[in-house]
Amino acid sequence: MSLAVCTVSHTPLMTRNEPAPGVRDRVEAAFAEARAFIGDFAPDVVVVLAPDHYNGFLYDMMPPFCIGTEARSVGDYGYEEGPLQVDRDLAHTLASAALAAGIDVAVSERMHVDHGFTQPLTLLFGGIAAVPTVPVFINSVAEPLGPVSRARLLGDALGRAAAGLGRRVLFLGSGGLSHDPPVPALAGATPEVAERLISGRNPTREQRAEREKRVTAAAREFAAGTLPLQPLNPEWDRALLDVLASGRLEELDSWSNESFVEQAGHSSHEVRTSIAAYAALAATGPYVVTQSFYEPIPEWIAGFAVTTARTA
Ligand SMILES: O=C(O)CCC(=O)/C=C/C=C(\O)C(=O)O
Ligand SMILES: [Fe+2]
Repeated sequence: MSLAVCTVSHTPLMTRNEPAPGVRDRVEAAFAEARAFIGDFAPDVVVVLAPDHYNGFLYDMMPPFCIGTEARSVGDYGYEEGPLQVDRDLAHTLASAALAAGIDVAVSERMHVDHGFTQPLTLLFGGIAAVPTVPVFINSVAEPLGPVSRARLLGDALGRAAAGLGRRVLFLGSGGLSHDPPVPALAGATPEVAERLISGRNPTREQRAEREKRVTAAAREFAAGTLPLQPLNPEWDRALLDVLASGRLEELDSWSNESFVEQAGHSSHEVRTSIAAYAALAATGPYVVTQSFYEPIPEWIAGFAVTTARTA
């Protein structure tokens, strides 16, 4: 077994808002089970597939995909700031393989990443630089987005390349299922917000704190039913998890971008990271899902899943 998969939802609200009694314990148990799976698999390197939330990737240059040959966390939502332990050679190898397969990935020699990368690295490995990684950015937030099939094909290309390395590679997908947290959009933005989305890198500590406070407050109101964000959609989430477990990933190609937004909210596009992770594993043959935890958690604005899978 040279490849394995772990996918986890992320939510910056996990450290800010308390969910209903029992939820946090169940989520922590799910992470403990995933850590045990990863411990057994003992990866040599972890390919982290994650989106960004206008911290590292802005509209001054917004690629659909980017592989970091070096990467640094911006330190949002209280997660560690500083360098990840990037396997440069493997990052170059995977970027070349994706390009050779016809997937137009960008490459960054100085990628900036946010909680999308740092939260799963922290919860699963204990720190942002605890394991050798290849960070792969999958745009899931900044419209326009390509079709979902492109994320599947990216995963397929990365999986084929990784399988030939003679190393144990974990594909770690980071991103929620149905959810529509208050992430700003360029369409209809005020000039001030538009400027921030185009080139608002490195906000001041006060600006970042203000933003994080706003998102935290919105989640509390959403959970209390006083803020009409798009509802979570457990039915959609379970259907998606079923497709991932079935191995019939091509079925997702017919899910239009509009249907994601209508049924599961704008940020449901973050499941592109899970689709890519599963496609990487599928590239080496049939697989089995060994863990599939799911709960809708309104206090975190998250259809929240933790899954693991290995070669059958
Ligand atoms: O610029 C902002 O205000 C961004 C808000 C933000 O970062 C929200 C993030 C939410 C998630 O990552 C999520 O629920 O997936
Ligand atoms: Fe997110």
